Amino acid sequence: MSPASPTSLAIRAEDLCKHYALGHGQPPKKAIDGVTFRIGEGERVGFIGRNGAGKTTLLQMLAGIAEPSGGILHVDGKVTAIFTLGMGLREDLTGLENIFVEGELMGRTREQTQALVDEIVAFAELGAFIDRPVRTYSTGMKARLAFSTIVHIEPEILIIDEALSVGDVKFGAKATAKMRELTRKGRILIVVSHSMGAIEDMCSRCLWIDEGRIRLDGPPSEVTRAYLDEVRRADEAKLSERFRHQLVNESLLPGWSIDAAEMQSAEGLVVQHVVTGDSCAFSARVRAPAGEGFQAVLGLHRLDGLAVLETTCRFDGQSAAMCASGERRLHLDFGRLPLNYGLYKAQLEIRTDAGPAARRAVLFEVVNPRPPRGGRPVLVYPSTLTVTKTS
Ligand SMILES: Nc1ncnc2c1ncn2[C@@H]1O[C@H](COP(=O)(O)OP(=O)(O)OP(=O)(O)O)[C@@H](O)[C@H]1O
Repeated sequence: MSPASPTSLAIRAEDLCKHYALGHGQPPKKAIDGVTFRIGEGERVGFIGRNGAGKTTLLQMLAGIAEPSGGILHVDGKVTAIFTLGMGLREDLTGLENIFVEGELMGRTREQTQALVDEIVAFAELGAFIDRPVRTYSTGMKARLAFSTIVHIEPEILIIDEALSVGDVKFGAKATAKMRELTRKGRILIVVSHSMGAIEDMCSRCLWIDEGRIRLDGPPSEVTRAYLDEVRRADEAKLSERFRHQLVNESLLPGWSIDAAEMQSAEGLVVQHVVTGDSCAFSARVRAPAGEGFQAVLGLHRLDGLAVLETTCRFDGQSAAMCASGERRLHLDFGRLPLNYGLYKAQLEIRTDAGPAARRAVLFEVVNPRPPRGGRPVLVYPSTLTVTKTS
């Protein structure tokens, strides 16, 4: 089959806007707020961004479902958009009948579709179900039929919104390979996904949409990394706000304080996250009246309150470790910490014969060395833990 002139496929948007009137004298919602880009033949473009960033609105304009409020949009080529895989299927028709209906909708003759039927059915892995009404199919089967039909009929510009959950992992890989094949033939593919892994696997370019604007446009690996960094930073800010009360730094007796506290890697670098099972240490600078001894009690808690360990060291006021200024460095080596993933608090309390003299806590995160690909970071940690190393 040779679809019409795939050589001139292109999408060009200039200062494109979509505003929604909210009524009641409220300013309109700028779902898309002046975006400019060009997508050419053979490009596989992923759109990423937070919920409500404007991805679906942009796709709807490209698909001709939503009317732009301003700017220029030129789409050269026939767009096939899949917003919910399987939605367009006619429930009372069989799978086979649906293939022919879709073929007709995509401008193919019955003969052209007929030539593809065996391939479509085999790809969709539907077996004998192909002759049964679609209403008897599971959601996954409907999605596989819709996807298989559309990609085999070879749309010129294919737009898919979060539709990669077409089946299991094996089918996902097959679907990705098929879409690559399409773009090798010059077709354009546009995908919206919250799965960074899917975007990296499928796309040759990635646009990060943020509050209706293009924040970044470039190679998927770079754009998804920048996006995930930002998601992480925003989560950190939220978390540090939430756990602010945990970050104790108290001086309880005159002349006593903990001037710095940090978690360190085996190499002595300040760290805010520790890979589970790796060596780490707690390091702190304690200011005490010269010549006075104390007890340092270090407690480790998971942030849900679970006590993990408590260890006590005694510092003799007369020992050589005591310097004239009364300042000393404590270094408590945890060795290889067998902690599970999560957020933890290490709190140091300095005790004297007169009672607790100072307290200080740091938060740190134990992370998974091999996080699952895609999506948001599995774990996050508060940004207020930035501490500078002192000599
Ligand atoms: N019909 C509408 N009327 C008013 N506001 C709308 C309408 N459709 C979308 N919006 C708003 O426009 C903004 C962009 O929505 P859109 O659905 O395009 O975001 P998205 O990036 O696709 O989000 P998600 O990842 O959650 O699907 C949101 O703030 C949304 O509330």
